[in-house]
Amino acid sequence: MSTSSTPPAPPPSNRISGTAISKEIRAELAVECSSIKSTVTPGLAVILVGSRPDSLAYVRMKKKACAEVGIDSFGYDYPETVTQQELIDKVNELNADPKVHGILVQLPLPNHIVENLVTSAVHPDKDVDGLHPLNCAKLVTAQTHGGSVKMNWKDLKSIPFHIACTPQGCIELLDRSGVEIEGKRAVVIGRSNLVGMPVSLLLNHRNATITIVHSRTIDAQSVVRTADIVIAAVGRAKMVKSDWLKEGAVVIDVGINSVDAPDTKKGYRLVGDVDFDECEGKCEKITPVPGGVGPMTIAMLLRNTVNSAKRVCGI
Ligand SMILES: Nc1nc(=O)c2c([nH]1)NC[C@@H]1CN(c3ccc(C(=O)N[C@@H](CCC(=O)O)C(=O)O)cc3)C=[N+]21
Repeated sequence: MSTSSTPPAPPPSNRISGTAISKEIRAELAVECSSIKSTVTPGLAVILVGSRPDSLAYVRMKKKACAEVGIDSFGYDYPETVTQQELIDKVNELNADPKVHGILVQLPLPNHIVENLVTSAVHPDKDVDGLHPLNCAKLVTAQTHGGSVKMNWKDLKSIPFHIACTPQGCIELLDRSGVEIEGKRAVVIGRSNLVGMPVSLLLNHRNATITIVHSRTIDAQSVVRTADIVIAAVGRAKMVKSDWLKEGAVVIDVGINSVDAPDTKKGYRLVGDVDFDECEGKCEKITPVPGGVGPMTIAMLLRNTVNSAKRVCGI
């Protein structure tokens, strides 16, 4: 009898890999781009103001991802001192440019510029960020252009208006990891226009029962404990602890908080809104940071851009 024992198999991972899932989606989009290339090459315009290191890094990642799947990207970089009118003029020019199917204004903008006025200048059909008030409104009312077309919320890429990328990425992570949403109790932590509010609407369209907790909620912890699905989108490092969770909850961590880490090359480390090490053992599934929602945000931006190009061409 052999005494050499094979090492025990590692426990099955309960991590949802946004890195892997976004790769899968980018591969699908590459196939799609190549199948439409005789008709159209999707184009994304990216407006960057100033030189915040995080914005520079995100814009670089977005352009690289575009190149990989076969989307043309056009960069427009402005100094911190650019006027609001100059940006709006550029947006209007891009609205009229047939090579451009998506326009992204990298946020945040400097304080002297009213962000809303710039993002509202983007034509709703080219608003691949899903931030234009018309697209936000359609997410609430689920109406299309004057018609009463039935929406298929199980297939977000079929929805005929642009939905914000990070919320869309959260749902896609759940779907592609086999998590049932219908009938579940979902608690969303945070109520921002960028994530908390739109992701709540999407979960509602998918027939979850939603609760939003926010800074004025009394006893957030006991509300979160009722959740089958938790979406954490507040921007507070490691706020959600394991005793906030019901055993077997599914956790999507949208937070990207940078915390000092003098021992690392960069001097900082990214952590989520969830205390991952503490919570991992208690969850049915959980997304890590980095490698969770972040890469999905970019994948959904690419998908919105491809959809935009296809719609222009009627395909
Ligand atoms: N108009 C606009 N649209 C946006 O979608 C937008 C924006 N402005 N401003 C900033 C935020 C942030 N954002 C991220 C995109 C990708 C990652 C991402 O891929 N993160 C990786 C790694 C990041 C790293 O290592 O630095 C991850 O989480 O694994 C994160 C964050 C898009 N944003």
